[in-house]
Amino acid sequence: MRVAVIGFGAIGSFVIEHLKADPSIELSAAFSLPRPEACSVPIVDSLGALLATGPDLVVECAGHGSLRDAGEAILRHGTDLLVASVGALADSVLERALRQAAADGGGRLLIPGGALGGIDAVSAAREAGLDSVEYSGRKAPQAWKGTRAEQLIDLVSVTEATAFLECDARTAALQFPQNANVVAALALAGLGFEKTKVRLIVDPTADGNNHSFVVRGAFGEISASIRSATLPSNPKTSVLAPYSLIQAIKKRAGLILA
Ligand SMILES: NC(=O)C1=CN([C@@H]2O[C@H](COP(=O)(O)OP(=O)(O)OC[C@H]3O[C@@H](n4cnc5c(N)ncnc54)[C@H](OP(=O)(O)O)[C@@H]3O)[C@@H](O)[C@H]2O)C=CC1
Ligand SMILES: O=C([O-])CC(=O)C(=O)O
Repeated sequence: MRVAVIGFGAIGSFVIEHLKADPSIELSAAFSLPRPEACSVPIVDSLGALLATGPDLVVECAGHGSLRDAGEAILRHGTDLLVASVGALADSVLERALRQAAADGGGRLLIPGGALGGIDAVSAAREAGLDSVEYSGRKAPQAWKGTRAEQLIDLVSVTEATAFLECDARTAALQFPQNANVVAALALAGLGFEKTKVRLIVDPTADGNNHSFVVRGAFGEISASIRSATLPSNPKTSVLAPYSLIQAIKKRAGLILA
């Protein structure tokens, strides 16, 4: 299977490094702004050049803006697209455009759990009917640096775990494009953007990134909690996030079934 990657930051470089030695996967090209100095995969300068390498799958790991810029063209081209920046779909205009492009072009929009595990159980439970979905994200102050959290709480003087935002999943995903993509994945698997309740927490004692959720419905209750180490090059991003993409790529290539 030929795979092309958009983005060469913490996730993109990790995915490329992990997959480059896998003989069943050919990394056809990488496109990144800014252009990386060194990459083990051929670097291209445009989306057109990326698609010209004939990938079976494009993996986006470059942020909400990149999905807005490139998503529709990839799906209309008939190429499958695996997205890290799931939160961009909280923009309902973009979500509609991508769904339409997939329907017209034949490319499939693939949404991984990312840093959040267990959403396969949520989407299974959805078939039985869900009553409520509540999510909490707890990260260290450095993970919230440079985000809207700085306008909501003083990250420097906080001494204990403190919730600084309670809102619906749409608001969280749009306001925190680098930290709340998992919320969008949960919303899409479960009760949707409006009915998924979100609490964001800064915790100076946090050991890694912590995600937990409780889902209730006719089936019973799911309660999940994940603590992931962060990527050295980006303290906002869990190590589990690139591994989730790697697993989805291998599944798509037929290398693993579960
Ligand atoms: N689903 C999930 O669980 C998670 C999803 N994410 C999503 O994945 C994205 C990437 O995460 P991460 O690798 O940690 O972030 P990084 O900031 O480390 O890397 C993103 C890279 O993409 C580059 N870039 C920005 N815009 C474009 C564009 N239009 N086209 C190509 N490249 C571009 C950035 O350049 P520059 O630095 O110059 O902007 C940067 O090098 C996040 O922005 C977030 O949306 C992240 C964590 C978890
Ligand atoms: O990597 C994580 O812990 C989750 C994250 O940043 C996101 O969902 O955007």
